[in-house]
Amino acid sequence: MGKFKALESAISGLVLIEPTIFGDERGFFMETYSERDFAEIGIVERFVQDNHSKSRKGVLRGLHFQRHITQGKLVRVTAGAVRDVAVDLRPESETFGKWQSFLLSADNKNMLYIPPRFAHGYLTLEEGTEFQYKCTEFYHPQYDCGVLWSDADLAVDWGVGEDDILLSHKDRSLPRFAEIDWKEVWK
Ligand SMILES: Cc1cn([C@H]2C[C@H](O)[C@@H](COP(=O)(O)OP(=O)(O)O[C@H]3O[C@H](C)C(=O)[C@H](O)[C@H]3O)O2)c(=O)[nH]c1=O
Repeated sequence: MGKFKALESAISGLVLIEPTIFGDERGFFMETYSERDFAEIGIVERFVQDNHSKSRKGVLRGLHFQRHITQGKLVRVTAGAVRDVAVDLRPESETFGKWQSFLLSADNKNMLYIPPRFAHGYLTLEEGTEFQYKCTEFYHPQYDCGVLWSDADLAVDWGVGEDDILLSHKDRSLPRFAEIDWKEVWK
């Protein structure tokens, strides 16, 4: 039995992962990735790049994806908390256009594996939230894409309104779901 437990999600391929936490009077220890133990829960992808971002409370980063050279992501929170959102953008999927949100925090230490051809974003719930993740493909700025966080067709429930969030200029100008050719972007 490996040190990671895969929890159910409503969208195939999207895996919420509960790591084993070893606590003692000093604090805690956890393995955050293991090629062997991840294979046991069906995640065999190779990760080639690690990212780390820190945000103020109320920052919304997303909904992003990399077209053409698609990225899978293994995400977790190491300070604070986020509402993490993944959107299935696989045209052949029965959950195409469907989203699911997860509370990821430094307290619950849960991780989420988001397969390629998903959009990903998160809303920070605490000041100084730190977000770390592994990617299955390198960043290619020319393929950096996204879909508007507030798109009416996706209807993601972020739990906040536009006045309560801090978005980058780039994220404010992302296209709507209906404006994107979802077969073309993955070619
Ligand atoms: C993503 C990325 C960005 N950068 C540079 C490009 C910009 O100069 C700067 C900030 O980039 P950006 O504003 O796109 O960062 P986020 O808004 O956090 O983007 C991420 O947010 C959501 C939640 C994601 O899932 C993606 O990984 C990613 O799109 O870092 C790099 O050098 N390498 C990278 O892999």
